[in-house]
Amino acid sequence: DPNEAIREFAKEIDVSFITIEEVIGGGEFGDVCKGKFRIPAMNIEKDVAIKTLKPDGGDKARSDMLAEASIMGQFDDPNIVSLEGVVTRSNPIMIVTEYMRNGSLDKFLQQNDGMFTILQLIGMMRGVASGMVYLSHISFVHRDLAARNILVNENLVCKVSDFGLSRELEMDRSDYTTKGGKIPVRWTAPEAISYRKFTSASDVWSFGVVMWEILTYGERPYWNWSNQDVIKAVEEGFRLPPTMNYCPKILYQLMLDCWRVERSERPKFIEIVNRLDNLSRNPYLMEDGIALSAIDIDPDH
Ligand SMILES: NC(=O)c1cccc(Nc2nccc(Nc3c(Cl)ccc4c3OCO4)n2)c1
Repeated sequence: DPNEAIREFAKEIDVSFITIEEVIGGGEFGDVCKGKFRIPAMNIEKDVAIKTLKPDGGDKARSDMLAEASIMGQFDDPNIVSLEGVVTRSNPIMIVTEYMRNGSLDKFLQQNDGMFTILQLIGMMRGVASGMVYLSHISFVHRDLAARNILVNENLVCKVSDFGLSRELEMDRSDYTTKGGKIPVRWTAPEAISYRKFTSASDVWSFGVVMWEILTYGERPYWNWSNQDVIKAVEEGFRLPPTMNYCPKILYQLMLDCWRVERSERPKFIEIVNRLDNLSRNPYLMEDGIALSAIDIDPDH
């Protein structure tokens, strides 16, 4: 029962402690705003993000929002967007979280094309992977890991977000098929598309696509191909190509490992974190790169 879960996992905030300053995003069911959360006991005020549900949002939208908050309230990791609490005893109901100043990773990269060093990009990947180590460790499968669902704070720290059951319609609907529910085809492992086998290994596949999104500064995976063409191409062994004009071979191999057909052969998130840390400590390992044309690595060997 979402009402019971919300009481167990989310602190009720008195709306008088919340000040909404500006709308920063919006979906069909409500807005995301920037605001302040005043904590009288500590005489402090902190920047927060506030998701509101339109008063006429309906019961399902309300229970979905409460479910999202109770899911977030169960997590405690530096790379998962943290919940401050909820406002449920007045309208509109609200989810209040830490404020991620740079917004969603896909838009942030698109707005800062070419601006970061490879080590900064690896740091972003590492943050996402670290959040996913935590989620996979508690056996929570995200099912929609994508740059649009990663948020970035003022220190370039990337955190996993969007635990909404109902996908926010502000996203591009074409990212999700209608066949058998809303599956983000370009980010989803073949076994999850074919027979809905969603596991942490299918989240690893999605993470490989997030790596590609980061290295391309937010390019659309598989460009303007149709969802059906993506499914067919991947089934036939096609994989997203090396990025930039000179992609470190060792990074591209990590992406290919995330996209292995046999999910048991994909790296676990802890291995991904270790491999990214190794690259950050030994940048010379990235001197051997692939020119965009020479795609000579078989994804399964
Ligand atoms: N266009 C934008 O949404 C935006 C722009 C700039 C900064 C942020 N920042 C930002 N920071 C934290 C959270 C969110 N969005 C969000 C999510 Cl994803 C789920 C639940 C929830 C949220 O806020 C309160 O409750 N956003 C969001």
